[in-house]
Amino acid sequence: MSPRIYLASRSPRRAELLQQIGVEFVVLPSDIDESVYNAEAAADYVLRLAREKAKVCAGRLTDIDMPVLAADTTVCLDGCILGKPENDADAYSMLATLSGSWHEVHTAIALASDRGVEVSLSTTRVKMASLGHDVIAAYVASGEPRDKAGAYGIQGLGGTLIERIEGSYSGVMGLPLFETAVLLRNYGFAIPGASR
Ligand SMILES: Cc1cn([C@H]2C[C@H](O)[C@@H](COP(=O)(O)OP(=O)(O)OP(=O)(O)O)O2)c(=O)[nH]c1=O
Repeated sequence: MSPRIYLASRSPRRAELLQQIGVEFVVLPSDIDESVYNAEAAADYVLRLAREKAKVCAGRLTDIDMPVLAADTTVCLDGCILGKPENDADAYSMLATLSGSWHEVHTAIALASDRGVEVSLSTTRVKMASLGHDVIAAYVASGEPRDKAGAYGIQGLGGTLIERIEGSYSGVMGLPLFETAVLLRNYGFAIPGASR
């Protein structure tokens, strides 16, 4: 069965990554409340949001003729969740906090169909270089941090700020391709690659 799904995401990065593995998709908006619960761990948070995005979008369809894929990404430093910056000052302060240390990027994915919802989590450790004021100010001025968790995009200019990663590049970018292929294959689609 060749892969055709609904993508419950407005993120151009997720669309680009899905295209990369030859999955055809129809985009659905996935507007949900993204507030963090009190004392909620970052991994639990992204899993809850990915599940909710997929379920809400599937629930709006009159006929679930194709499965619905959703994802959620967050950055976590010393247990603190860093979502998308509210403005440029917030982006500056996030980058100053991440500068010179390792942090984690969690991306959860969820696939909702008439058989229920399957979820999977990808966690990657990322080392950001030590950044001086001018570097952070120039990066913030580029506008790239605005719509990205942790105020950077590894796939863009932000790639110049990242020294190392241990984990999944596509997971940091917003859609872990290994885990995505596993869920799609478990559903019954023919996706080439290794199984787990
Ligand atoms: C850390 C990091 C995040 N991001 C992006 C991925 C996500 O789009 C965004 C995190 O926000 P999300 O809330 O996960 O997703 P979204 O609001 O962009 O899209 P949707 O809910 O419609 O699916 O941060 C990058 O593009 N590169 C990076 O290196």
